[in-house]
This record gives sequence, structure tokens and C-alpha cells, in this order.
Amino acid sequence: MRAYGAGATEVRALDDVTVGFTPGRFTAVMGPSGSGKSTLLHCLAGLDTLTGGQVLLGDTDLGTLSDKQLTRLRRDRIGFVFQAFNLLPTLTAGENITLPASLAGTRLDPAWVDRVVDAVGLRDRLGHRPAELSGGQQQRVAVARALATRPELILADEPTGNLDSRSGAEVLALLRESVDTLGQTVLMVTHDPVAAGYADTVVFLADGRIADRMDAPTPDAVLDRMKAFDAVKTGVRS
Ligand SMILES: Nc1ncnc2c1ncn2[C@@H]1O[C@H](COP(=O)(O)OP(=O)(O)OP(=O)(O)O)[C@@H](O)[C@H]1O
Repeated sequence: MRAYGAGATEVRALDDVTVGFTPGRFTAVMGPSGSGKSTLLHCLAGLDTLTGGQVLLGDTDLGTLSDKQLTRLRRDRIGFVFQAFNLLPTLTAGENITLPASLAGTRLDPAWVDRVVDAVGLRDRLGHRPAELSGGQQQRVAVARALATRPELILADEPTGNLDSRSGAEVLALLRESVDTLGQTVLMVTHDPVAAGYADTVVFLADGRIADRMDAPTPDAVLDRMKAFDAVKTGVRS
């Protein structure tokens, strides 16, 4: 549980949520605005703390870790992809992929990084700075940076929110491929049924609770499920 405030003004952003994310799978988290998606992602990353309950990454209970240990866990075991690409403008694409980990003292496996660079299709763009790349290419750099450390979990927060549909499709295909060929575990928060269609499973949140779960989602099926939430919210149930 994650509650904000107390007493009459208490908001339960996550309430009685029990959810597991299978390693080597691509899971999308969807739900109406305010349903708790960001809170879930932040708690999984150890950026926010539960008011009650546990977050486990493998065998590690995040609630038992100090701030320093949480920082190390985020650095070594989790990769992040955000809506804003968060690249360093003065570094080349290649440096953006490897430097953050190197500076943090994480040893990168050059053969793996090579494979990642090929997977994201940026071999001929490694010397370019972010401003010289398209939005889609920048986000592919961000995905490569997340993959570079070979983390146990990749957390993606609206990774296609700032992209046109074609660039968004490229990034989603890349996340899909990282699961299928590199064995990554990806958890993505999205509002977009098309994006959710790339996942193996969609977990739906509503009012801080798990409202539903869908395997092998299609954009149409996801859209229908989301419409049902809206209808219930406005009191229309047909
Ligand atoms: N720091 C905070 N203080 C108080 N309430 C908060 C805080 N953060 C989130 N909440 C509340 O918790 C609930 C869940 O918020 P959250 O941001 O997780 O939703 P979301 O599904 O990510 O929404 P969106 O799709 O709009 O980003 C909301 O009612 C929100 O107002």
C-alpha cells in the first residue's frame, strides 16, 4: 500500500496491490489518470516507499535497503527509459550509452554493448550528439543506455510519449526485441493501447488497485478494456 496524507484527506495511490512481473517478459501497466501507475513504477524503482507491504527485486526486499543501497540497486540492477529522453547534450550517442555506467564504476561488457548497439540500429550514429539525432533515434540511445548494464529490470515510463507514431513503433519494436532476443525483463507504463499491444501482458490499474490483467493483448482489446473504465467512471454501463 502507498498512501499519501492521512485521515479524511488520505489518498491510497496503491491499495492492496499484489502483482508479480515475470522475468524475460514484457509487461505494460495501464489505467486512467491518477490510477497509481507512476506510484507503482516509483515504488518498484525504490524512488518512493510503500506505506505497507513489500517490493521484491529477485530476492532483495527494497524496504530493507538504505538510501545508498537503493542508489546502487538502481544503478546496477535497473535500467530506466523516460518520456523525455534524458540524454546528456554534450556527449555523443556512444558516450551517452556507456559513460553514465562507466562513471558510476559499473564495468560494462564490451561484447554485450556491441550487441546492444547493433540491436538498436545506431552503429552509424555513435559519433552524433543528441541534437543531431531524431527523437526516435534519441530514444533508441536511451534504450541502449538502459540495456548496456544488462539490468534485471527495465522500467519505461511513457517511452513513446514524445514520439511520432513511426518513431514510437521503432522504439517499441526495440523493447520487444530486447525481451525476445536479449532476454530482458521490461515493465512499461503507457496510456497508448497500440504501445500496450507490444507487451506480453497488460496489467490494468484503477483507483490504486489491480483491476484486470490481459495476456497477448491487441490494441483493440486494450482500447475496449480502457473504454469500460471510462464508462464506469461516468456512470454509464451499457
Ligand atoms: N506526492 C503525492 N502527494 C499526494 N498525492 C499523490 C502524490 N503522488 C501521487 N498522488 C496521488 O496518488 C494517486 C495516484 O497517482 P499516480 O501519479 O501514481 O497516477 P498515474 O496513474 O501515474 O496518473 P497519470 O496517468 O495522470 O500520470 C493520485 O490520486 C495522485 O493524486
